[in-house]
Amino acid sequence: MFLYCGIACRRKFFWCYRPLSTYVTKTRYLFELKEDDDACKKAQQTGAFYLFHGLAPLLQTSAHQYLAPRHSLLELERLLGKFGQDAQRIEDSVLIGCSEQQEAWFALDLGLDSSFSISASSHKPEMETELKGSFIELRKALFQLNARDASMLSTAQALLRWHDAHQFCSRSGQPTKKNVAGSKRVCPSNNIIYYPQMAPVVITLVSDGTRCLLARQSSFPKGMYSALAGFCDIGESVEETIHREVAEEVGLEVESLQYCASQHWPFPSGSLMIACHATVKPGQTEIQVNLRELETAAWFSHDEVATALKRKGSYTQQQNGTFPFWLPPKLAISHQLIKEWVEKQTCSSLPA
Ligand SMILES: NC(=O)C1=CN([C@@H]2O[C@H](COP(=O)(O)OP(=O)(O)OC[C@H]3O[C@@H](n4cnc5c(N)ncnc54)[C@H](O)[C@@H]3O)[C@@H](O)[C@H]2O)C=CC1
Ligand SMILES: [Mg+2]
Repeated sequence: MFLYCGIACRRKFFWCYRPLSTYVTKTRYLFELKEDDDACKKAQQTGAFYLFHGLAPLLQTSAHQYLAPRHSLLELERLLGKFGQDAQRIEDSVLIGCSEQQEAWFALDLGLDSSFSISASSHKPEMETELKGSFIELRKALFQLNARDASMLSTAQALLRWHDAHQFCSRSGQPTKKNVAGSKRVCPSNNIIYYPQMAPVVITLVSDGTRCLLARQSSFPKGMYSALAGFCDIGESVEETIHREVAEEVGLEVESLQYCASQHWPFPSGSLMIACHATVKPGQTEIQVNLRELETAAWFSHDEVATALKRKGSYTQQQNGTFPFWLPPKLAISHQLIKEWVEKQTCSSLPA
């Protein structure tokens, strides 16, 4: 879809016309909805709503996958009416995206209520029956969602959680008020604006040239190893966090690093995962695991990692009581980081 739009050209300040791509049109539309409360309210009339209860998304099962249904405003009003809730609850919804046809998408938590009414949290089983789905913890469902639903629900959950936790101004103690889109909250008594926050986290795959270093925390599912991860401390650059985390967790000094990709991650409460490859000097590879942070860490060969990446299915205990070595699923950025390392190693070992 191409639209023609006036664009003010900086130097001569005349209007020129060029087609805007669907992506640009969509981005500008979302920007307008965040800035203009009336436009956003209007967009709710034709929009669609993802539903949550106590931060668990409403999901339906289809062929071993979960699907996230969307509901129209009319359907939502009918549902709220049926369970004795005020249609004003819709004001608690947050904008999370839109379709290419500019259908705005919102998320609403039926179990969290900005007016702290407990009536909102009852009726969960009845709502599930009515909605022909279940409210399932995102941690349990994330890897059985398609990439788009996973991304939408992750964004929605992080934003709903942020609003729930920022109901009051930390300076005046007064209730804060969200804008219609939910892109900010304002304290009416002092006009302080609060914006949703996320925590930057680095995730680093350390290599010594032929092997890569993987670790596990005791909270990980049995047998699963991942790259080293850590929150950025205040005042640190991404590079400094990587050097510190690798030193802190496995006692090694990083020699060089290279950016790979980034990902929004909804856990523990909305992180920006920044994934990098790092190398250590070949002679300096002796790991000293920090047991306060990790259960264990070890070097793995290319073949071991390549085999684990191909492994599919569930990971049941073996006869000797151990669990097979496996890696995070595709949707996690650690998977992408490890896969990229395996591919690079494969290319560099090919004869020239
Ligand atoms: N998407 C992916 O592929 C992966 C994501 N992760 C995520 O990375 C996150 C960080 O990894 P960890 O090794 O646990 O970090 P970490 O090595 O920094 O240790 C966690 C500790 O850092 C402290 N901390 C500092 N700032 C924090 C903040 N803003 N929020 C929470 N705790 C903070 C707490 O004491 C916490 O116990 C995990 O929560 C996990 O969700 C981890 C591995 C893979
Ligand atoms: Mg860590």
